[in-house]
This record gives sequence, C-alpha cells and structure tokens, in this order.
Amino acid sequence: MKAIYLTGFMGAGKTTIGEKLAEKLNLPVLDTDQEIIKKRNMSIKEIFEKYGETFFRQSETEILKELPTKDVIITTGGGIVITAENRNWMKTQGTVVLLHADLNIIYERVHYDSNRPLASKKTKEELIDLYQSRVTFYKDCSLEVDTSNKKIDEIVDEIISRLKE
Ligand SMILES: Nc1ncnc2c1ncn2[C@@H]1O[C@H](COP(=O)(O)OP(=O)(O)O)[C@@H](O)[C@H]1O
Ligand SMILES: O=C(O)C1=C[C@@H](OP(=O)(O)O)[C@@H](O)[C@H](O)C1
Ligand SMILES: [Mg+2]
Repeated sequence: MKAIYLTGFMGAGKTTIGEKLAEKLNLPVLDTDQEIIKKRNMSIKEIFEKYGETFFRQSETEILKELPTKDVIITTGGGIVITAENRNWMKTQGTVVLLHADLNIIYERVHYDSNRPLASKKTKEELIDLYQSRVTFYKDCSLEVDTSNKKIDEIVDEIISRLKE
C-alpha cells in the first residue's frame, strides 16, 4: 500500500488522528516534526529560534524524502504543503488526506502553544490569514475530512471507509 500522508493546518489533529489510524490499520506511523526533532536533536521551537523558518523548511523536505513511502502513515507539519517539491512528492508517492477543522476550534487549540512558533502569539485574524495563504495547497489532496466536533475514533473510521471508495 502507498503511504497515507495526513495534511492540514496546525491543530487539525494530524498527529493525534494519525496515531489512531495507524493502530487501526496495523501500520507504523511517522510524524515529520518528530523526525526533524530526532535528526536535529532540537525542539521545533529551538529550530525556529536559532535557525529560522527557511532552515526548518529545508529539514522538512529532507525528512519527507527520507521517510518510507510504502505501508506507512505519515503525519506532516501544517506547513509542509507550502513547498511545491513536498506536494509533488506526497502526490506521487502516496495518498494525501486533508484534515480540516473549523478555524475557531483550531485557534483555541493552538494560539497559546509555544511549541507551535507560527501559531503562538498570533491573533485569530492573523491565524486565519496564514490559513488563507495556504488553502489552495491544502485542497490539492485525494480526500478531505472535516474533523470539527467529531471524536477521534469517528474520524479514523471515516478516513478508512472513504479510502475504500
Ligand atoms: N477530534 C478531536 N477532538 C478533540 N480534540 C482533538 C481532536 N483532534 C485533535 N485534538 C486535540 O487537538 C490538539 C492538536 O492536535 P494535533 O494532533 O497535535 O494536531 P496537528 O498535528 O494537526 O497540529 C491536541 O491537543 C489534540 O489532543
Ligand atoms: O503550520 C506550520 O507551518 C507548522 C506546523 C507544525 O506542525 P503541526 O501542524 O503538527 O502543528 C510544525 O511543523 C511547525 O510548527 C510549523
Ligand atoms: Mg502535528
């Protein structure tokens, strides 16, 4: 089976849902952020502070291409789609599943989170602007699942059944 890439804005639930999806499909799961942390031996916050977003994006592309592309769930960072090379890689190598949640819910989940440097300290309007700047990239996917007000198990079951369609 080709890799399943979970994409979507920060806080949509990619990391959390990916773990449950992998459990249910009996597949391994890898998270691009976690792999960057391991490779650089630094937190995402530290990478942004010390080396900036450009360096983080380079690491993200490197990692994406190093990860397996068969029989695996890959949960991505919310900004992976801004790089054309990443979008092409995911489309060619696997199935891209977009998770979307209402932006009010997303804001409540991420605006206080200092481990998400591109969300912390942003107003709701700024966060929505960032989302809008990416929305066409997110929509370039095989399947879109709205996660708002749904339980994790419900979302996982929906992904599995819609992947079979
Ligand atoms: N369907 C959901 N219902 C309630 N809380 C959720 C749901 N999905 C994710 N969360 C919570 O939202 C936060 C962000 O989830 P996370 O998986 O880190 O998102 P992402 O990887 O897309 O940034 C976490 O605290 C997680 O527990
Ligand atoms: O949207 C983004 O640009 C980012 C999303 C984060 O991942 P999550 O989407 O898992 O929060 C992480 O990769 C980094 O903080 C940048
Ligand atoms: Mg995540």
